[in-house]
Amino acid sequence: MKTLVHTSKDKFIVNGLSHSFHDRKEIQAVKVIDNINFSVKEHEFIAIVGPSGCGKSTLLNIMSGLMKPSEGEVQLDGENLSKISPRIGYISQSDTLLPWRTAIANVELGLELRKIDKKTRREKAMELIKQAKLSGFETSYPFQLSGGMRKRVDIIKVLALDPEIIFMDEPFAALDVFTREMLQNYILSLWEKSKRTIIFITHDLIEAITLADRVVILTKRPATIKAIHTIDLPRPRSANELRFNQQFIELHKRIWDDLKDEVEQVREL
Ligand SMILES: Nc1ncnc2c1ncn2[C@@H]1O[C@H](COP(=O)(O)OP(=O)(O)OP(=O)(O)O)[C@@H](O)[C@H]1O
Repeated sequence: MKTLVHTSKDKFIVNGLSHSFHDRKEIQAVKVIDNINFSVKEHEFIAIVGPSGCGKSTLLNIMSGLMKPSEGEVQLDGENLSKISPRIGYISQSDTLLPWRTAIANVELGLELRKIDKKTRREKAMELIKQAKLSGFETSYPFQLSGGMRKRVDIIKVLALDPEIIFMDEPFAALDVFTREMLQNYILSLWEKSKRTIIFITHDLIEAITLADRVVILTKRPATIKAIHTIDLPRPRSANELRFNQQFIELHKRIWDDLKDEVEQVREL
């Protein structure tokens, strides 16, 4: 197994990670991840892209401490990550809002569970609602909000807990293209202001290039790293304007060449 040396700026080190799922009787095993090695720097925005079913969510679940790998390890600030950490926030594709709580009560939920007093949690939730441009909708229930608004509440619900690192697993996959662009701009401005470390899974290469500092391309299952591309587009970025930028178009073409073979092989199965 290749051993990586930890440097002070590495937030995460993924070291020789492999994972197989077994059936109940442990007779058959399906290898999903095969010897993945890479590191993530503090404040870096990493996007992970790969063909459908290659093992992206499994990798994210292991990196966030939700699952143990069959082999290898994940280090967070040089320490082996073996369980869920309060330093990590997780945003998935599905809506995690409780339908019987208002928007503000949903945002306050994690703070309530951490026994933060009512005044402090209300102030924090109000500030986050304002930043997310949701003022006026504090007392709306999830069913009274649009898909994009619900997703913003979902995001600030996680931000309320001040995680240093945020994992996002295809958070905008279920939304229409205009709402996605709006939310990409929201994530860009959030990240540019607060510089959290973000690890973002998507099957949309345009989304990955728009948001990330580096894009990790995975092969078809079992996932290995096919390539890691640095995205040196200037910031601040705007999702809608970037599409027409010549440098963006060239990057997209180059990275798509790497991804295309893997996606086509999956389509042929
Ligand atoms: N708990 C599990 N038990 C058995 N097999 C699993 C389990 N979770 C995932 N798998 C299998 O592992 C493979 C990778 O799944 P994973 O969800 O990580 O891929 P993905 O790249 O995120 O997929 P998608 O692009 O569809 O979101 C799939 O074949 C899936 O069926």
